[in-house]
Amino acid sequence: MDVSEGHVTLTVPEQPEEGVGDAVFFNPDQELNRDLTIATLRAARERIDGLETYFDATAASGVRGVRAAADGWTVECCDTDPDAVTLARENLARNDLAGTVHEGDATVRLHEQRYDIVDLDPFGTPMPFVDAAVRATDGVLAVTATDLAPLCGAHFRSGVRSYATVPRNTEYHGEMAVRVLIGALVRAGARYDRALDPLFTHASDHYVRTYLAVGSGAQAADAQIDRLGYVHHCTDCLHRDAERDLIAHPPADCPACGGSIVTAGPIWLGAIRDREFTAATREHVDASMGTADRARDLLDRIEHELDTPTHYDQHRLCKEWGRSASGMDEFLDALRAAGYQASRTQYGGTTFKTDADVDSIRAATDD
Ligand SMILES: C[S@@+](CC[C@H](N)C(=O)[O-])C[C@H]1O[C@@H](n2cnc3c(N)ncnc32)[C@H](O)[C@@H]1O
Repeated sequence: MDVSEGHVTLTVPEQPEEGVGDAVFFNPDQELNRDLTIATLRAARERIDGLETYFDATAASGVRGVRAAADGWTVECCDTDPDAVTLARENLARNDLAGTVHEGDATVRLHEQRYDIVDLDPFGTPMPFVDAAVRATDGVLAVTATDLAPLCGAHFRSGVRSYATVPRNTEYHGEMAVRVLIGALVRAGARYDRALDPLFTHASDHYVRTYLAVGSGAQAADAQIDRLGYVHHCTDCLHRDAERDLIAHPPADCPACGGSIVTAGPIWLGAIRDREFTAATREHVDASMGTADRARDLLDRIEHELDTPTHYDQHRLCKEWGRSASGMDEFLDALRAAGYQASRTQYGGTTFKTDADVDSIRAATDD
């Protein structure tokens, strides 16, 4: 069947209704991810001089590479599946676009060739590709992870294995996934004296997508490592503390209620996006994009999100306190009136970030 995205039209196979079949993969639900990729690449080209080459490491139908080529990038695609390679070549040709499509393992290619942008969009965890990828670019590394259950600690052992950290299954699971993934990428970069710094990150539907500027030097890598640390989370009253350190020092009991503490980490505690870059990316969303409205709303929300490493859900807190919930604007205004910072988040309509602790939130919003 034919699919049009941005300025290109591609042939993609009908997908199996359930599970993974033999057809070359194409997920129409990831159009938002792909639209944001194009907008982010445009913002990156503005931010970093001399970016030209784009490597679509796990290309499938080639949709990312084809869209990037249509946007002026010098594109190489790669896939281990010969049918995907044939289809990606056909899709480039169909749109009169130049581009090379390699058949084989992307990690081999990444050990041989450098690119300004490396895009990893595999099935599940991207970690098997990451060591090769961070060494192959000093531009931008773009990464999708679809294994949310391991990342957020719901599949604990799998998360520990893939990301060499301790993820915890909390009510801020989307943000846990974001911070586990960025933390693992930053540590992978640091092994090669590379400093990975998030330009833009979103958790949408059932995946996390992050774009990281890749800098070089041991000191710069150390500075990123210093933004890792731990979250100590009370399973009783939902109090949490973030601790920026190489070693965790969890309290024996919750300092707020004396309840039980679980610790997640090391995870990324820094900002998950660069505000100016995110605003610039929004300006590069255009009318050719099928998800333009959703993309702009998301970018706006993420630009203004506070940088606290966890968030709350108003409904969850109100349930805990035996109180009925109020409108989000009213709730956030009450926090601000009490002198705290407060913002909505990308993780859900009733979620918010604040520098107030749980007791202070309760006091500030109790009417
Ligand atoms: C999730 S699909 C890619 C989707 C595509 N990026 C898109 O936006 O529609 C993952 C692809 O990675 C390919 N793949 C798996 N292992 C690979 C490897 N080691 N090197 C290159 N491609 C690989 C698979 O054959 C599959 O086509």
